[in-house]
Amino acid sequence: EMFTSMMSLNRAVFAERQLIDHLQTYIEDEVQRLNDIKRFFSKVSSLHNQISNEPSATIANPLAAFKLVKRLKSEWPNVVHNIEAQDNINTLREGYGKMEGSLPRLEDLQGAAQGLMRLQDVYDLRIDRFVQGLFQQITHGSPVDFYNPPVFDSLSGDDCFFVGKVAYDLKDYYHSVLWFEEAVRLFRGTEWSLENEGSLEDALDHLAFSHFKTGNITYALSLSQELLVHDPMNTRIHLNIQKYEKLLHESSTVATPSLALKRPGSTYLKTRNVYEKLCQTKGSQPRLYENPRLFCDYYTNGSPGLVLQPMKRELISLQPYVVLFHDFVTRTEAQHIRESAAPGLRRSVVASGINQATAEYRISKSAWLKDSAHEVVGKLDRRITMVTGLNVQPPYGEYLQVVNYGIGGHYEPHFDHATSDSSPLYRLKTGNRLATFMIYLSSVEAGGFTAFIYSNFSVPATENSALFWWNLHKNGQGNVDTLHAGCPVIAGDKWVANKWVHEYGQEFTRRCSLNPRE
Ligand SMILES: O=C(O)CCC(=O)C(=O)O
Ligand SMILES: [Fe+2]
Repeated sequence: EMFTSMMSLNRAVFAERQLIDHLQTYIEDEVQRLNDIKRFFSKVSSLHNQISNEPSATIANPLAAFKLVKRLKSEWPNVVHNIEAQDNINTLREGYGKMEGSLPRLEDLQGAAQGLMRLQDVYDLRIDRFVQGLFQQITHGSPVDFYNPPVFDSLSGDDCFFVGKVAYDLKDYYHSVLWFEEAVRLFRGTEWSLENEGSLEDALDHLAFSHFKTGNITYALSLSQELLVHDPMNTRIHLNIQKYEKLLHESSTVATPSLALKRPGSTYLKTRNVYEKLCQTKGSQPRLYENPRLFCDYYTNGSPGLVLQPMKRELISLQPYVVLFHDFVTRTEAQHIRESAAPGLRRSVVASGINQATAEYRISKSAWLKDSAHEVVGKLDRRITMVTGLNVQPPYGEYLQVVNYGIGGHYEPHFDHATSDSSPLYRLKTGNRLATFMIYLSSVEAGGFTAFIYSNFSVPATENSALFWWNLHKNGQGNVDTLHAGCPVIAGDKWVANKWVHEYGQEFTRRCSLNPRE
């Protein structure tokens, strides 16, 4: 899987470079072949210029006569039945075939398309601007740049058609209408090219059907009529037109339903609005300035190891208790962790019943790092213990989980702790996940904040810092205020590392309580 992590996408760049080399060889061979054909053409046509003046005189020469017969019986067939073209294309196809393993699969393309739609939704981007390469939102009625990419790019009609098709195949007609509309608009102004998947007719056809599915029959009808101009013999379109006319005729007597397009529902519908707002705030936390009980300090936690160089602590929230430790790791340490994790990155999973499974709501790749992976891993364990006082040795702490996000990669609102007794998180037999210590191993160009939904704040991914919070109350109950999410990454390579600390093994450092309110 390629789209789920930036690491894998980087490899795709190298794969395409190799393909370019193959195509270049092909073009050179084909140019050579065509040049040869052109040479034969010039030879024969210039001969005929001479012959046409004096045909019988020319043929009277036995050499010329022989050559005419030979050309027709031997040279022409050799040219006409030449298989070099086939050989050349076969070589190109073989080269491509050998690389298939390192090329994206259909799931990658679909996943990448869904990533774009996720950015469109969560950041409320204007689709017409988005396909032009502008990341704009409408704020107070006027467009505002949400992000300015340093390297500009935009989408073609066929790119939009593909995204629309992914939505369409998922029966998500809200997005398919929007993307096919862009595709139609862009296809109208351009010639079809060889590499395209769709055409103007395809886009009109799919757009008409998407409109029909969302209840906009009038529009479906007029698009189908336009389509008929391009493809007058298409019986399916004739039938559709009849159907739409019939439906319109019938519905003129009943009330027309509301035609406002609605986004397809998600499992997190209840928190979606807050989540998206928090992702859009660019990580601002107004409460920080409003609440005098929030502060920054140099923190030693009474650890001798921190006396000479205390940790820079920023208290972000009291309820739940969330702190950010600035410069928790060095740049080099973060790099070592990323590099150690890279070869083992696999699609991230989530708890699903008693098992783990991949899910749309968590798009990233991750790897578990043991102490033995790199000396820095153990060093970080000891540093986490110094700053939190917690025992993080397995099985009281899980191995370090390193996560890398890809196109629109995200982790929708979730709890880190188990919320059901059958959760796979209990397999360590050391209780629930008491605390999360999450290190930002990279900065992110745009997007990718960590949002706390019920507490109403979001934290930008601050390179080398670490976010810490308690998932459980002192009485062992899960703290619902810790519901949090990783916002979709708009641009950049987001890496985080999670250290999850369990309940057992902390008996002397985190006081338990029987008080149901504690
Ligand atoms: O990436 C983030 O900001 C949050 C990640 C997270 O919550 C997790 O991995 O459990
Ligand atoms: Fe989490």
